[in-house]
Amino acid sequence: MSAAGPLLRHRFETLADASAALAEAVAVRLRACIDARGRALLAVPGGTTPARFLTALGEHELPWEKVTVLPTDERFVAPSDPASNERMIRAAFAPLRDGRAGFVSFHNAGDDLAAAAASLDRLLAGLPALDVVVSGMGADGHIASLFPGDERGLSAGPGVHAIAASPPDLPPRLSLSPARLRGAEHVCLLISGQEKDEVLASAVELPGAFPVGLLLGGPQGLDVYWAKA
Ligand SMILES: O=C1O[C@H](COP(=O)(O)O)[C@@H](O)[C@H](O)[C@H]1O
Repeated sequence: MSAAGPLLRHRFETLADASAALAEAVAVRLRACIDARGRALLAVPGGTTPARFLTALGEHELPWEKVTVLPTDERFVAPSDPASNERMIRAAFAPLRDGRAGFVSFHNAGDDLAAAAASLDRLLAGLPALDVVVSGMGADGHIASLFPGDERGLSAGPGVHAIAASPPDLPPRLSLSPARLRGAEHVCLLISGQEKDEVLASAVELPGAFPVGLLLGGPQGLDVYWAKA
């Protein structure tokens, strides 16, 4: 078993500062992947936190045509729905708006959730390991669409790439699996606010208690970008 990598906490006053610093770090990683392998595969979160990071990342000078982006998870809604993560990512990230970067859409997987997850699983199985994962985290400690209490999704084994999730009171979701998230070469977490800071601290104490604990203890470590507000 390989030793756990470091948990590095980068702390900022504002989300703008955290986003700019994370964008710089991710751009450096992507460039190194492109130099080494000629391409890079990047997963980015949805929700409300990452838009500034995505905009800042898109301003970096990179051969974006060698980068493929995918969401860490997607709400099972129409691509035009305001809740769609893809919709937000495309709006915030210039290399996707202008067609330079590639994108793996989770919206093409079909109308039935279980069948869509199976189809997405096959698609992801054909992709190499992710080079960089940027995850968000909800105040309940969920990452991607792996929610507390989703025992099946949280305990999915290494051969599983995509998860169908039906969190209570929310639209169904499609998510990258724990193995896909943890298998990335570099893993970052972008969060803001006191509440999420405390949830992360609890997860460090009790890794099994929160889905975000899945990102702790991997050999690559975890880089946390936290903003006070
Ligand atoms: O539903 C989701 O929530 C998390 C956290 O979102 P935020 O709005 O609290 O930043 C996000 O990382 C995930 O991708 C998204 O689908």
